[in-house]
This record gives sequence, C-alpha cells and structure tokens, in this order.
Amino acid sequence: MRFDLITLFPEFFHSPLQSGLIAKAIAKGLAEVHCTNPRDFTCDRHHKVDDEPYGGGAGMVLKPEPLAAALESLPVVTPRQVIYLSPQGEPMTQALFQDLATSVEQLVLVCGHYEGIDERVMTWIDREISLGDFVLTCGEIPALALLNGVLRLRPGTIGKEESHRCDSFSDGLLDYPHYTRPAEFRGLKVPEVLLSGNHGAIAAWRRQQQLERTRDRRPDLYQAWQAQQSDLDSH
Ligand SMILES: NC(=O)c1ccc(N[C@@H]2CC[C@@H](O)C2)nc1
Repeated sequence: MRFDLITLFPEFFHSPLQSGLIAKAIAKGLAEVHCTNPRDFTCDRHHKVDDEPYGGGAGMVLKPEPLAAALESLPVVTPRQVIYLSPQGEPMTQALFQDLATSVEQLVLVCGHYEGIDERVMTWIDREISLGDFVLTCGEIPALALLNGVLRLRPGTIGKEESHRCDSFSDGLLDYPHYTRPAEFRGLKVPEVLLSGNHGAIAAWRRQQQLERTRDRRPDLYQAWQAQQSDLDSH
C-alpha cells in the first residue's frame, strides 16, 4: 500500500513513522510512505503557497496551483483515493478504516493549514474525512491518525493473534479492561477470573465488561449495538 502525504511540513511525519508497529510495517514493505511538499511546486521567488481570502476575512488560504501541481506530480496506483482532511469531512470510524484498508492500494492524504485550501482543489479530491468535530491548526494530525488506523488493518502489520481478536469498535462495543503482571500492584488485584484459567468464564467476563462499559460510557454505541443484535435475532 502506498501513502502519499501532501504536506507543507514533511518533517512532521519523520518521527511517528520511525517508531512502533507502523515503522515495522514500512520496514517489512507492507507500505511505503512518500511526502510531497506543495512549496516545491511554486514558481515565484517567494515560493508562495498561501494568499489572502477573496471576500475578505481573517487568515490565509492555500493557493490552488501548488496543491494541484503537487497532486498531479504523484504516480498513480489504482485503486486509489485522494482524501482531504477537514472538520467538514465524514467522520473517521473503524468501519471507514476497514473500507480503506481493503479497497485501495494508494491513499493520497492532503493536509491543509491556515484557513484551509482553495475550494477549486476539491476537483482533485475524492473524499473529505474528519478526525472528529473539532478544529486543528493542521491536517497532518488527522492524516497520521488515518494512516495509522488503515495501515494497522493491513495483513502483517499487527500479529495474527491480535488481528483475529475483535477490535472493540469492530464489533461495535468498547474494549474490555486489560491486566498484566504483577497479580497485585499497590494493593490493587487483578480480577480473579482472569487468573482462573477458565477460558469460558474469562470470555464471558470480558464480554460483560464490554457491554457494561459501552452502556455506561457510550449509550449511543450501545443503542446501535442493541439494534444490530435485534436485527440479527430477527433473521
Ligand atoms: N477534525 C479534523 O479532522 C480536522 C482536519 C483538519 C483541520 N485543520 C486543517 C487546517 C486548515 C484546514 O485545511 C483544515 N482541523 C480538523
């Protein structure tokens, strides 16, 4: 899988792509990540990438020419999607990550700054995606989240055992609590059931924890899960 990051700050991605499972996946050749800087596609002396907004107002807008030239400079690997990260996009979900991880070979992620990008650049954009309902100074942070979440789902990135374990959001519920050694830490004990070796009881306890946590913390997800269950029961 090829990721192309259109970014004014390629150095932003250096460290996060050099650590952890994502670095290993890249080292294993499961993915290649390329940064392309629109500033390299400016023709003026000052390498201008932004300008004042037509219609007035505060802030600056990224100019269309450098962005379009950067996008057109990329190799095309199909199937591909060109994605712009913005609060106006469709929300990132595990289902969206699953969809992208299984349906494209190239993801182009366009990272904006300032007030945003000239609307005419949307001509080159297939999809607008949002990390959540909040505003950040840059699109690089959501781009990194999307790269991480999608690459994590590609075969070989996380261990087999882990990839078969249902991700909390894959089955629509929050994750159960996790514990490791020591069995007692500052007087805090690990739930007995997890030390019992009774795998049926452990699975039941974990499922119960998922249901209780989802009900208590995310009633929205819990209702959706219940509706999904009643659909399954009625078929
Ligand atoms: N919620 C999000 O995913 C998100 C994405 C981008 C962003 N900020 C950039 C800077 C200017 C414009 O390109 C958009 N903020 C929030």
